[in-house]
Amino acid sequence: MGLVSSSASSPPVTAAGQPPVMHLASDRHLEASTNLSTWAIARRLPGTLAAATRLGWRTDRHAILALLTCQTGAAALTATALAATTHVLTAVFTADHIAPGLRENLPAVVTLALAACGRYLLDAGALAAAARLAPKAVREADLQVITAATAAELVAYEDPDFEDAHAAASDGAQKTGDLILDAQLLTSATAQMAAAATVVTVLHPVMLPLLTLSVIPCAWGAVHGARIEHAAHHRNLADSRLRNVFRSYTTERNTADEVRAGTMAGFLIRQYRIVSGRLETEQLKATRQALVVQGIGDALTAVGTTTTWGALILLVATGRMELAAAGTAALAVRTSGAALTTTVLAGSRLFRTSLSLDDWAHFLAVAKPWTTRRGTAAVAEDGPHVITTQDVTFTYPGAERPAIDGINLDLKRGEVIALVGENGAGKSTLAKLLTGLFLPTTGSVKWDGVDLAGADPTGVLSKVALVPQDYTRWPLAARENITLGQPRPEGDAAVHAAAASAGADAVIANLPHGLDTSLARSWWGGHDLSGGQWQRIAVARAFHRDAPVLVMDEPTAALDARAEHRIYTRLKALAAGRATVFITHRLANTRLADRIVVLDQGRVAETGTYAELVEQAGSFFEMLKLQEDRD
Ligand SMILES: Nc1ncnc2c1ncn2[C@@H]1O[C@H](COP(=O)(O)OP(=O)(O)OP(=O)(O)O)[C@@H](O)[C@H]1O
Repeated sequence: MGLVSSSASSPPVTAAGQPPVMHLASDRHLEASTNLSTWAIARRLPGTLAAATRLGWRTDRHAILALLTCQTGAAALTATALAATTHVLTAVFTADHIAPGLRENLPAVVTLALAACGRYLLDAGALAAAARLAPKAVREADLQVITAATAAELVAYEDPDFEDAHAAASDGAQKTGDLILDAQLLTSATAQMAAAATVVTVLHPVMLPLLTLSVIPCAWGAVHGARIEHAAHHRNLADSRLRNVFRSYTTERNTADEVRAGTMAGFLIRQYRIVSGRLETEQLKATRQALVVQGIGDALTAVGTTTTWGALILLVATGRMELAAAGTAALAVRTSGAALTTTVLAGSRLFRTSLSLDDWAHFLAVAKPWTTRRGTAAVAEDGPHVITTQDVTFTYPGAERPAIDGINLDLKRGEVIALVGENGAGKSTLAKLLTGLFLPTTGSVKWDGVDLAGADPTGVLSKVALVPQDYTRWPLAARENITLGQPRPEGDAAVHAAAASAGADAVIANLPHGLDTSLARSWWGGHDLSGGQWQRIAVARAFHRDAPVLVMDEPTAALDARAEHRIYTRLKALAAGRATVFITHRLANTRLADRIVVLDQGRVAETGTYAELVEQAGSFFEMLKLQEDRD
């Protein structure tokens, strides 16, 4: 997600001489918010319910069956209780004495009591099943997002649409629990409503239309209110995310030193206030509009309800309905009226949740074409003898110029290649192409003649050990930080050997619990390392992997001279039997390479041994002289 300055369509906020605050660029949500019609809301609900049921079925069949059974049972018992009520009320109002009347209708009384108790029990059962299902559904939905994200090609992360959809989907997955609970509420209310409505219709046909008419304004108000608020929520999505970005950059540990040293807190807090102000204004406007709409709906509903009660009284007064039946009708009107209102409110909530579920489904659709589908061609178990690039170009998604432009190279097993060049020359990108992390836009990368575009990606990547430029400080124990959760058969002996080669043995020796020490620095018991110590761990990680293709992107940038010397000394020994590539800006280190490749704007500018490039006195020699003069 890129950050851009204010666009012409949204005027910049210039409070008291402050620079305009940034807006987030992409926002498909804004478009979505303007396209929400009430009809769209109504049409969406059945599909959403079906999606919730499918997700529930995949997650916990027993719970979803229990949920459906309890809800059907509760609806049947509601109808039974209402029917029994007629009998009981008839007994009460028509008998000379209430007690004998009740005794004569004992089965109806017992049925009424049992049905009422049973309904409450089944409602509770349905709620329990939904509560059991909801967290599992969240987990399942989130796992689908995680699975889709990890199955995608690495280059997908360079595509802003993928990243944007991914962020929205993560929020959407968290809402699936609400979806299950809202769906339970909706189906429960609908079932109750249907049961009560049937009884009302049997008692007098005019009652149901009256009742329905009285609830329509309430439904209209609730749905329109939800629509207004959801549209505002969508309009605010970009600003909400921007505010979160300001918040985390202002308070997180990674930036805490720069915030203080750069005395940036005031500036950042002002930005936070400006974005918050925008959010609050938008939200307040929407809340006012929604309240007006809902107020109108509620007022009309009050009129409708009064009319319904009036009609009931009129029916009794004119002798068109018996007093006993009127008692049941009164109960049924109340039951179905309340159920109708709950149905409407649950429906509007479900609609809101369904939009979040849309974000979730949208990401799964966006991620699909990015899914790694390369082929099944196998590469040699012991790694490639030769890696060949043929006219390789690579352009990042959305970029205008290629980062790699027509590269032809051979890298043989046992050979060490140093990639050098100015910032942005394309070194890291080429390293990712050689290892199959990226596929070329045009041209090919082949391992022993096998095009990586058609090779089994797991087979390829299992033969690669990579120290990326921005290595990860995993919040795991020191051991897992080196094994990456994949210990070798030799166990800790291999970990210690890799650590020694990378100069990380001293780091581990100083940890309070050795390899068991947690390096999750923000947690109690977690131990922090210095930048250079972390880099030694990252190099040890690559050495431990013992893979036939070793790629190290500026592996010693944070290391002291002794540690750097140690790594490059070990590298020569480790390179035997491997294809090794390292990227460095310290050109003196390239002496140990068998070949140096100098990149310039994505092209090979020079290539040769250290001595040859010095002899040529080209750009490599020029950079070398600049460094030597500086040192
Ligand atoms: N995600 C991206 N989207 C668009 N362009 C990118 C992206 N990542 C890198 N680039 C561009 O690709 C080019 C090559 O980047 P690369 O990271 O490979 O350079 P490098 O030689 O490793 O640089 P450095 O020495 O600074 O690490 C640069 O011009 C960079 O701006």
